[in-house]
Amino acid sequence: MDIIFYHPTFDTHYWLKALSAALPGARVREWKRGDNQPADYALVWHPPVEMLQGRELKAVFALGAGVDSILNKLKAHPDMLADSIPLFRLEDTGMGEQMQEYAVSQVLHWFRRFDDYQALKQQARWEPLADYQREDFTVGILGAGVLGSKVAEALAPWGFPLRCWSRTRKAYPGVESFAGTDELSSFLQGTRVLINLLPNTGETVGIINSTLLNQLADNSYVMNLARGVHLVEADLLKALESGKLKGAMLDVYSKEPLPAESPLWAHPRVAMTPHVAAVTRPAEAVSYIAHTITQLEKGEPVTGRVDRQRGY
Ligand SMILES: NC(=O)C1=CN([C@@H]2O[C@H](COP(=O)(O)OP(=O)(O)OC[C@H]3O[C@@H](n4cnc5c(N)ncnc54)[C@H](OP(=O)(O)O)[C@@H]3O)[C@@H](O)[C@H]2O)C=CC1
Ligand SMILES: O=CC(=O)O
Repeated sequence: MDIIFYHPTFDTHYWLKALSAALPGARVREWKRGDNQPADYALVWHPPVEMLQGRELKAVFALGAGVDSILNKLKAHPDMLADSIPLFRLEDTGMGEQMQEYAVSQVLHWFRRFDDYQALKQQARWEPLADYQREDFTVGILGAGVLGSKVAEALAPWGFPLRCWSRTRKAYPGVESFAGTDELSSFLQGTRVLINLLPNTGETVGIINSTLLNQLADNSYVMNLARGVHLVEADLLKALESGKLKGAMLDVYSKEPLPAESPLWAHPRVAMTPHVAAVTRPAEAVSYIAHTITQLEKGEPVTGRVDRQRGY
């Protein structure tokens, strides 16, 4: 079996070694421009079109959870990957735990008013503030898939009212499920902390805009952990200025790296990280991909296949 690997920034040497160890007998090589030799599987992130074009592959694995960059490239180059070739993505592989850490720590940060105390510290003001109550701190998670469900699971023991919004109805313990466009408004009403973990699809681009933000509870908070294109940054700034929103924690941006001139950098109520909410953990990812390839070779059922029509 031949496997080709391409990632613009990962430690390729590590991956080739780990994949070879996990799949004894497989020939694993780094794909470089001009390599037209046959391959059975391709492992990729932001692949050049010519890496995949015209190949008869058994499957392609995205080296992350989101497949928007591959699907967007496919829109521009429909012949890059035949419809019959399955595309897989990483399901969790350690990203769930990272999202849990990120979301729980930030919800608690807002709940305990550390943002307010930080602002008071800047003014050298000693001023105990009223506690927030859990019942006024409903957390709503947009997207209730692999990562959204993990975040809900980690927040549950903290006692905040929890709700999620997805395409199809969920039955997660202690989480009120809202499904489909018809139930989006009910989901938003009363939501105090909005956490976004949707995939980037035609239906979700720009979803966090003024119309959505205005339906949240007053003094609410937004955490965008999914993709920058979900959030209309100008609308976020407007909602912060109007007082509708109290704060935002952003990991992803409409343009990455975020340009120096973006007003987000200097905004006192916007906290930021540079797209690191959950990174691909190589050991877990290798083990997941090797397991899936082994199952595919045996003709056994696998998970993680992307529905290209649905876009995630
Ligand atoms: N910032 C970072 O570091 C990282 C960001 N990400 C982002 O997180 C995203 C989510 O990952 P993951 O949880 O694994 O993805 P999943 O595919 O497992 O979950 C997606 C969820 O979104 C829901 N959804 C999709 N489209 C709609 C829609 N139109 N209306 C309502 N709900 C919808 C799905 O509903 P249903 O369940 O009904 O299908 C599902 O619950 C990734 O696509 C990626 O962009 C991922 C990793 C790291
Ligand atoms: O943003 C990262 C991903 O894995 O998707």
